Amino acid sequence: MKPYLDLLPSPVLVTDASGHIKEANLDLLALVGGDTSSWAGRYIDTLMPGSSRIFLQTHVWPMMLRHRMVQEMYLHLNTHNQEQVPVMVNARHGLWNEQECIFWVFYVARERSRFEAELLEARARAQRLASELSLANAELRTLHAQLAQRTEFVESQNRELSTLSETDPLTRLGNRRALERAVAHWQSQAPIGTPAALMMVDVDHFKRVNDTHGHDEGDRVLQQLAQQLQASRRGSDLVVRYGGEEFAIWLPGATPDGARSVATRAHAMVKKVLVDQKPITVSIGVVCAQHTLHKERDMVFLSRLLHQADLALYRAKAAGRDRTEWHTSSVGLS
Ligand SMILES: Nc1nc2c(ncn2[C@@H]2O[C@H](COP(=O)(O)OP(=O)(O)OP(=O)(O)O)[C@@H](O)[C@H]2O)c(=O)[nH]1
Repeated sequence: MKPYLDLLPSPVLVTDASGHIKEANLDLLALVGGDTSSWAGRYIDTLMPGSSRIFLQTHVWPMMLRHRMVQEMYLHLNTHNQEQVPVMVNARHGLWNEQECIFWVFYVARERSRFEAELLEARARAQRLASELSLANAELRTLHAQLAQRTEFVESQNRELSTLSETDPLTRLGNRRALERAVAHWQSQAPIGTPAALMMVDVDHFKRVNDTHGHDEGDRVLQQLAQQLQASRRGSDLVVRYGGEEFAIWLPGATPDGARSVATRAHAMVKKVLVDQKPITVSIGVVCAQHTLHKERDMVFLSRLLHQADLALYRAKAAGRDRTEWHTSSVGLS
């Protein structure tokens, strides 16, 4: 039967049931060297290095005893040129010349081992890259959080600055810039034809308060006047300290009647502020307007309102103070 063994395209070995070599085909001899007679009678593990011998004893033989066959066992064979070649082994009990024996078929797995080593290396590399990537991601998230924090800080500083730049420190009312912003906003939002009014409110004989009672008392009066003017406005109106002892009230959407009642209320409210038991009075100049302007004329619109409200205020002063005068024609461009 030996010629048949030589025809098989893999190294093949035949041992007796306890592992002593009986036959080896040409492929096996080409691998391990020698001829059949030089191997005959030797124990199978003499073909293998130490580690494979241990594996053979502890794993392969117990499996053979239990199942009478093994499949895909991974061993090494010593080659004729002192190398150790990795092999896969299938083995099975059978009859050889009517005697119980074991057929061992080896499959040389050099390439497979190389692929496995390469795969392991590639997997280790991928794991290294993944952990580097996750570190970089964590760093990126930290930087992102820091950036968001700083942006929020800068934005809140900007908001604070912008509020401060539009606030009068003495009365905590808005200032001229706040008025400009409110009017520009109204012009960009309100439909054409919407009415509005602007009032200039000037304290009467305020210089006397300062001269008689001192600047601090003057400041206190200005603060109280600011509160009373705030109390006389409607919800959508804006009271600002325009400068010195002059206030402005912007009344978006106000008709002449609406503006009149605000002015009347303002005259009454400011009289609650007393100096030497005497009520403070104000003079008021009012101009009514309609939204007919194109946006590029914003500043002209407000300048004209201010100018005409000032003219009316001047007339109120000239006519004896503590009164409201109106600018006769409404402001607007068609
Ligand atoms: N205490 C105080 N006084 C101010 C402030 N700003 C302006 N004044 C004073 O306001 C006074 C304004 O005086 P005038 O412009 O002569 O006007 P007036 O005395 O109110 O007289 P009429 O407007 O004509 O009724 C001046 O004495 C300014 O010094 C301020 O912030 N605090």
